[in-house]
Amino acid sequence: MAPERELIRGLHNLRSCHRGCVATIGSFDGVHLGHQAIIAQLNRRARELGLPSVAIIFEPQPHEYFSGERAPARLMRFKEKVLALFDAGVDRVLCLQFNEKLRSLSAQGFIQRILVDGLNIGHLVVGDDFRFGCDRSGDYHLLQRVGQQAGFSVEDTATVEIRGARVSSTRIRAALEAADFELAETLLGRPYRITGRVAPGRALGRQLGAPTANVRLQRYRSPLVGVYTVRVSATRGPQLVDGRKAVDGVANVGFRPTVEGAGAEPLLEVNLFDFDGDLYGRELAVEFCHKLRDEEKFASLEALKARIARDIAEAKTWFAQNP
Ligand SMILES: Cc1cc2nc3c(=O)[nH]c(=O)nc-3n(C[C@H](O)[C@H](O)[C@H](O)COP(=O)(O)O)c2cc1C
Ligand SMILES: Nc1ncnc2c1ncn2[C@@H]1O[C@H](COP(=O)(O)OP(=O)(O)O)[C@@H](O)[C@H]1O
Repeated sequence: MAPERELIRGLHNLRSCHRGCVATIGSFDGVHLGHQAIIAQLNRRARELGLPSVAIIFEPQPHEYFSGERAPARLMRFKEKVLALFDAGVDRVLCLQFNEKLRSLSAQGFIQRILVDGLNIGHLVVGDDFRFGCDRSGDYHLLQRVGQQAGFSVEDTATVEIRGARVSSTRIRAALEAADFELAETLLGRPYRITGRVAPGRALGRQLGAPTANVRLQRYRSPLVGVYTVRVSATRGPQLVDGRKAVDGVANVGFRPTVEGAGAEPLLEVNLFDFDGDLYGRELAVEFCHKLRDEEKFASLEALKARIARDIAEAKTWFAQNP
């Protein structure tokens, strides 16, 4: 019997029942086809050994810890990532806070504290370029050497290549920034989407002729900024429109410079076509199809309103041509 899916936040929440497992470690931003190959291998081993599978991830992602504001955009927020890892079949996610204490842990210390004392792993699966520990000093060979003494085995996974290049979060980010949603989907193994709960805004949308369901992107920087055609569905609960899996719409992702000052939080706002219901509190999945334009600062609300009307018309034309 597979154990219940479980998110464990921090080493201090590990219990004796978590000891004994097959693990992998990484950032897993995007849970793309390369990550999915690692997880498939992880789950094969977990079944063979009769142990649960665990993905060890970090928050913030190490990249973000080191680069701060200059860190690259995230493909997924924390919660989206955890759900995608569960979807890919891992039994447990152990999320470690990436801070100075973790950063300064030596590679040996990392293995001892987390893999041995914390999880007592039986087997570890890592990507082909995996590095860890202070100054990235730990690698596959060190893991193998220490594993032999500590009683766990280690294997690495082959690089997944598509269209002549390695699948990577960086490549997907670049595809999204270039609005190449077809390439992003090919590398992710599913369409690129943002999911989240609809929150109240300033109720300006209706005045602008387009009510918008708002999903907060929190502190995360999105790889998308601009106006897009989208397909929207509910991730749980009843369908948005009876008998239809998804509803067409138009979305703005960004900072709304016309109505907000500097430092506004990034927001995803969606106007659903031929829809007139209440979406507050619902969990939406917004799948991006096509970019219409960049976000602009308009001289007046009237100008913004006129432009949004044109966006909606252009989006409808796009959907008519791309059913
Ligand atoms: C299709 C669409 C395009 C938009 N484009 C822009 C834009 O280029 N510049 C901008 O400042 N805001 C843009 N917005 C955001 C509006 O400013 C925002 O929807 C409005 O402030 C409503 O906010 P509210 O949800 O808080 O009521 C756009 C919104 C939509 C739906
Ligand atoms: N066609 C539609 N597209 C998006 N939201 C809609 C639509 N029709 C009604 N709504 C509702 O209106 C809300 C958005 O209205 P809006 O005036 O933009 O207010 P707010 O600023 O609170 O988002 C949505 O959260 C949703 O509940």
